Amino acid sequence: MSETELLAPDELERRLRAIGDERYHIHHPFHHLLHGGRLTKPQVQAWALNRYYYQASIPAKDAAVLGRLPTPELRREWRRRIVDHDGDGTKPGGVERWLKLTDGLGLDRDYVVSLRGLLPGTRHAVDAYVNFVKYRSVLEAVASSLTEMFSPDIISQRVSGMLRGYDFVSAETLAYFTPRLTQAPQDVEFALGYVKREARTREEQEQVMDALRFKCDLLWAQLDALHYAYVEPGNIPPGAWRP
Ligand SMILES: O=C(O)c1cc(C(=O)O)c2c(n1)C(=O)C(=O)c1cc(C(=O)O)[nH]c1-2
Repeated sequence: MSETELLAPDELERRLRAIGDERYHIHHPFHHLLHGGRLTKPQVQAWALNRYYYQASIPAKDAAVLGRLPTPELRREWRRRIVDHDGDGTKPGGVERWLKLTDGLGLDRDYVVSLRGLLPGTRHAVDAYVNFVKYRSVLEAVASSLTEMFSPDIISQRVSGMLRGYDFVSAETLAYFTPRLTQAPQDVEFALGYVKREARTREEQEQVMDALRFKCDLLWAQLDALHYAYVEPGNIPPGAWRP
């Protein structure tokens, strides 16, 4: 098949899944260590502290996408994501639940929320995601969320691996992840249907695939930064959290 021919929607989906099989952060050495119970408590704390910035930025990212969607139907669908993360004022959303995780690991909440201890690599990778959805096409913005196709697998591995591997982690500490197992497939059903329907030229289909590669890369870059600072060579940048 030539590089200019339109792909059948199911073939596009197959190629998107192949991108995840190759590039998703489930394959990163830091995650193997995390899930295998082979990190120290300070290394797990460093992961939770840095990942907080990703969690806290997701609703800002989704608000940026929401503002660009052209119809009430699309905006209604996307609005749900913001509520999932920010909560609705009666039950906690994902950001608050992530702070339960950092509390449970013994990190000071004010310090976590201040973002003062972040690795520069975390900050730049997460900011790149928020900027991507602001400045690329709506199609690419929606496509960049599609790493969630692969997140239920990594979350299942993580929860079982961490409960088995660390005596300082409890099911309550990891409660962040439980709702994600139903929220992510719901998000994906919409986003995948959208890109399969709305990518109407091969060029747009290539943009969709590139958006997913970009997103896999920024998840990967966050773990590279953690590994370099806190595993080996253990070179913690100036200003970043020190155990
Ligand atoms: O635990 C993970 O490895 C993981 C990965 C991802 C992802 O693939 O982007 C998300 C999440 N978790 C997650 O909890 C989450 O809320 C989320 C939102 C998004 C997004 O791009 O809109 N990805 C992810």
